[in-house]
Amino acid sequence: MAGLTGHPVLEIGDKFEELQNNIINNNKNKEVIDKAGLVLKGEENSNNNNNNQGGERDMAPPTSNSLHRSGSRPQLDLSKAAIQGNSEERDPTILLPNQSDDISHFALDIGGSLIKLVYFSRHEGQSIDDKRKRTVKEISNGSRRSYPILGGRLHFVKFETSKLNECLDFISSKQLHNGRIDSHYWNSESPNKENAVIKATGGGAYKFADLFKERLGVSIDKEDEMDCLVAGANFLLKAIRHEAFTHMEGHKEFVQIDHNDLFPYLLVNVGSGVSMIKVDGDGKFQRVSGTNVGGGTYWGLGRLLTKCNSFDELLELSQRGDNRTIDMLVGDIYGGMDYSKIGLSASTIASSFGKAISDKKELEDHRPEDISLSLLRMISYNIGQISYLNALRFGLKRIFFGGFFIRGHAYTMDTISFAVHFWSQGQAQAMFLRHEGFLGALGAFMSYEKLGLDDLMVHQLVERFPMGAPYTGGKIHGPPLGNLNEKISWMEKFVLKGTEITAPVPMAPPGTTGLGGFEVPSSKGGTLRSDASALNVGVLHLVPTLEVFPLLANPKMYEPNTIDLSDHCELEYWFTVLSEHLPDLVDKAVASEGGTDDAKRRGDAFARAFSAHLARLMEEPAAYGKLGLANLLELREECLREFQFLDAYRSIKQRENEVSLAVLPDLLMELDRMDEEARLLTLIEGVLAANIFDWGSRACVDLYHKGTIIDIYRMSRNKMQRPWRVDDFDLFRERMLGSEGKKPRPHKRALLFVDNSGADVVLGMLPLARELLRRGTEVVLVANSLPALNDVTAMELPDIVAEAAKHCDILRRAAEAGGLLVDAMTNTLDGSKENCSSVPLMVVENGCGSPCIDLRQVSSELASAAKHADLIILEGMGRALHTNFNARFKCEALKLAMVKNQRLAEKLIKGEIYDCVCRYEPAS
Ligand SMILES: Nc1ncnc2c1ncn2[C@@H]1O[C@H](COP(=O)(O)OP(=O)(O)O)[C@@H](O)[C@H]1O
Ligand SMILES: CC(C)(COP(=O)(O)O)[C@@H](O)C(=O)NCCC(=O)O
Ligand SMILES: [Mn+2]
Repeated sequence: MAGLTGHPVLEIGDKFEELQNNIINNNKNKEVIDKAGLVLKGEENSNNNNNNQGGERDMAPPTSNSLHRSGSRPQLDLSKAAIQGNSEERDPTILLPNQSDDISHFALDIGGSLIKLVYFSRHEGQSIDDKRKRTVKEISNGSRRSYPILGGRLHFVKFETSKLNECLDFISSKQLHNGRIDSHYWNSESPNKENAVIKATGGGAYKFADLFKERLGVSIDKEDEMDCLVAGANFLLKAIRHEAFTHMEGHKEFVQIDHNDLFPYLLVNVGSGVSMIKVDGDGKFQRVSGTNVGGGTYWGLGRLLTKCNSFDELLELSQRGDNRTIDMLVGDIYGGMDYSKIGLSASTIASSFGKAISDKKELEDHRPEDISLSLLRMISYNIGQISYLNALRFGLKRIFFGGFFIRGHAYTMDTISFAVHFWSQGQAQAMFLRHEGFLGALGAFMSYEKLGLDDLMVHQLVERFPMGAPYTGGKIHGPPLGNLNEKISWMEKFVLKGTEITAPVPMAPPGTTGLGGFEVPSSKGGTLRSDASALNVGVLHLVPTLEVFPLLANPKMYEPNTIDLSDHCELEYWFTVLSEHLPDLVDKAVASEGGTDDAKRRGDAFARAFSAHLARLMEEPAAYGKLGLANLLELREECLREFQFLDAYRSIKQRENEVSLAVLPDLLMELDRMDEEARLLTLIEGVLAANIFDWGSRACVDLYHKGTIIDIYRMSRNKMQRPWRVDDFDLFRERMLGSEGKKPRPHKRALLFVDNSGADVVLGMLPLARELLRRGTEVVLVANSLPALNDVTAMELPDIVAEAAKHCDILRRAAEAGGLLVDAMTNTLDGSKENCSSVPLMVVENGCGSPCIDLRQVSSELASAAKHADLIILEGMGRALHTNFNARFKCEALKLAMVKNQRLAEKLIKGEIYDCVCRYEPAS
């Protein structure tokens, strides 16, 4: 081990080198080079060629994209329910033999202008060979929880009422009225078809009831429109974290609604007409006012005056309008002066369309743009003003605006906000809802009895923004194109047409004069956002199994993201990082699927889709809710899954696992030769050094292309000199080993949030886990439910642990005690199975498919494991820095990461790239 001055882990480096040389010198073993992945250069090729090697399947079983972020609680049929297995268990599995897998529901709100449809779809489940699930023993008190709950999603779709047939076609093509949505049921007859009843609200529920019976054979169960609006609004305000927002002078800000302080409020639904409802509680409300000057007025009058063909076209015109040519302003009357005594600026509209009387102009002499803007301002302002007066009547401070007239349109919202703010002198606040037009339909949907939807909590809902819908080309769309081929074809078609798939042009914030006046919107002359993207409504995944991580010190104050992307500079930087990383990611993704033409096509579509998301968010960062870096990183993973890249780094992970496992025994031997204190330091160093194997970091990927694993590992070790940039190691050592001869009690249970595959988990975290086990601490390895970059998943870990356990008694016994090794360990070192008293090593999934973790939404398995834990170790940049760096826990926490990004290093720890963080925090 020449020249490696006694630093134990560097000897491992030699071992690597030795292995590598042996292999390289031996032509017969050429294949092994590829398989073991010792040479990282040119790895795309080996990746391509090697994608489907058997070993890969062993190490990384195929995973499903629909594994965990799904699930729902539709009506359950509990008849003939029986406990499976041991009924003495605390939470035994319950079999529901009569529970149909494909219950689906949908509800309609058929308004004067638009039909809104909300439907539930079951997650298309796949059976997965999850060894962990079969073998792991229960974490809490020997019992294993079970959730006989189905996965599901809520979709939001709208159609023009005048095109009712499109809506009927949509329903029958999806077989929604038969309670079935899976394609293989398309032609099957539902037993209940004759008696099928669907919930609907809005006037069309009455008007079109016969047509529904005739065309679909279903009866309509009519729900009261006001009941539905209120139920929908209350649900959204309670269950969706980023539902309500303010919009003032072009600035959008999400409002955190306190569930206990929601009522009373004024709900203003601006549809064709306008309803104003004072809401005092669930089902407690009164319609206090309304106005017939609403969305229908704008669209109807606008169409007559401008000859526009669509609502969007009319709205788009307004963006280029100048209403001063047609509105009579205060300045027109006062000779260019303000009427400041009563607070009116010269630019305040004194009389909408007032100039048309004195002018000799005919309709044709006016620009349609100006007419549209004047009309929009007139109606929005009027609605804002009447709403305020009603809020004043009842002493209400908060006004929520819904209905599709709003259409997420910045200028409309600004005008309404302005009116409310101006007349209330800042006392009342206008807020808008992201699901603006779907309140009634959602309420109708919720009126299905025992659906369980209203029991769902914020943490059980995950909103996703799949691609497809924005590219269907029409103004009103169905949900995102379900069929992947269909989706890709659309994208290709657009590309062929030379239409760039970028987000539509932003609307510049309008300026105000400060007085009552309101300048024209500064126009960029662009088109309005395509309808679907302007909706800002995603697909709502209902996941009843998600829970708030119980060890968060203050869940209400918890904010996972460290990086605030509302800072535009920050946003631009991270967008560039992600865009630049895209080609490399696509290469890996395509290679992971065998590099076929189909994979290339999907890769291309993925790149376009993700770029479109980025462009969209760059324009309007709050389009999908409050945006943090973690959301962006998760969006990328979701987008990969959408294009069926289930594990882009599969072969890289497998190769790095193999290489690392090959040298693990030597590392363990070296560690065992050390005294406790040196060992603890070496272990922490080992975790930090091995965290460099991160395929999500641009800098690291560049490194991998320049050198072998050993080069990188060595470089990384050399950087390990203490003090680290954040260095609480002495505190941690004292807690672990004590001082002045006093031995502290060991931790009862440690949760180790692991990060990357390969060296990171095998040479970093596993040896640390082993040390804890040796000290009598139970260890729970917490890993991703779904793949993200090169992160190790909970499903892959048992095999890795089994492999490691072949060379280590401590790991073997602990893994056996934790139920990780049932059949895998027949050939152990000494074949002995006598020791079952060992503390267990377990694996749980975290409920995420992202390199970051939002501890407000973790798997129930993790939540249950956490109940007995007194130490949390968060590892890696995603889990310990981008998110959770500032999180406080009820138990001790150790945050370990290497900072693999220069800007983050400067910003977060005032340091340099490759600096390390070892932050130890006692229980708060
Ligand atoms: N694509 C569209 N087609 C027609 N109207 C639209 C469209 N997008 C937004 N709107 C506006 O939304 C209004 C309808 O809002 P909505 O909440 O659906 O009410 P309703 O239930 O009365 O149909 C229309 O009158 C129009 O002002
Ligand atoms: C995605 C990551 C958080 C993963 O890091 P890890 O958690 O594996 O340490 C990280 O690679 C990252 O922030 N990458 C983007 C920054 C960059 O390329 O520099
Ligand atoms: Mn990672």
